[in-house]
Amino acid sequence: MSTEHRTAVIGAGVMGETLLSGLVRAGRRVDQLLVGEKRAERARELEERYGVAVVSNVDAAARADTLALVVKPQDMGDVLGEIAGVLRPGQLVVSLAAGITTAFIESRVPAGVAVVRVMPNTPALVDEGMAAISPGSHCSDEHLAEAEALLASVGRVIRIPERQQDAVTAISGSGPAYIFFVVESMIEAGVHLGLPRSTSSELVIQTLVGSAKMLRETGTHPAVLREQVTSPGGTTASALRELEIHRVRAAFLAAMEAARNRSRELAEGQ
Ligand SMILES: NC(=O)C1=CN([C@@H]2O[C@H](COP(=O)(O)OP(=O)(O)OC[C@H]3O[C@@H](n4cnc5c(N)ncnc54)[C@H](OP(=O)(O)O)[C@@H]3O)[C@@H](O)[C@H]2O)C=CC1
Ligand SMILES: O=C(O)[C@@H]1CCC=N1
Repeated sequence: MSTEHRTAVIGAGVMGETLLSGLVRAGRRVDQLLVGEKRAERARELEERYGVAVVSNVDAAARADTLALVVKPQDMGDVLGEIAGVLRPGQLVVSLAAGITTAFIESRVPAGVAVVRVMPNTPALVDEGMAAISPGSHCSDEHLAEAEALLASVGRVIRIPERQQDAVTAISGSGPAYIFFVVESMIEAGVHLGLPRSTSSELVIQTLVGSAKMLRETGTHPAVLREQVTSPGGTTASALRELEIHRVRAAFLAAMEAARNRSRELAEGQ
């Protein structure tokens, strides 16, 4: 990518700021970054925090080579309507919104604008993001590689067919929330069992990090790793029996189906 390549982030909420901060950490020149943000107070905050120029969406779209759209799916139609007039062939639009299809974006932008759909996640804030990217119908290999590089600055990236995006949203997009929910529940359980909250937090967080590292570094199936912890007639077997009685496995399946279905609904509402 040339050093004179401008990237704009439109919609600097939780995910937009996560991406922006990652680009700054990865060494992108701040004079090559633009942010589209409508609230003056938020604009000042971002300018102070990152030293980036916060401009109107139209300005950002006109000046950038790559545009990351990180507004809510429900706002995507309005934002595309606002910027379509200044977009030009050769630009790259990367959408990070759940449910919004590349076909929808392509129908709202001039012909020749390349579109990539991405499902990122918030661990990008600590450069451990997981992003899945899918090209639109007029996207060159160079444009896809450019989108990949954008997301690779904050974690891992895989390429997937767009039809898998709703499922991916349910697994890795929303996934951190399920993990935090489990962590929160285990910490509370520790407190219930009489541990100080700080002790319980430290135990649970290190257990999570250690278990994640084992999964990655050993490549062993999680069921095998779980069996290794489960001594015959021991404590883990007693706990796991309760999780099965409370249908936790079925609850996870139902939860992720609900997330996948919601992603499809967001697509239908576009
Ligand atoms: N949070 C997450 O974990 C993930 C989110 N995503 C996707 O990222 C997108 C944003 O989600 P999230 O960051 O959680 O939501 P937020 O509500 O935190 O961020 C959305 C941002 O867009 C701004 N915005 C709204 N309308 C406009 C506009 N017309 N021009 C410029 N900015 C605008 C909002 O500003 P204001 O508050 O002033 O309205 C807000 O700052 C969604 O599409 C979501 O599907 C994808 C994967 C993970
Ligand atoms: O909850 C949401 O809709 C967004 C998409 C994936 C994670 N957060």
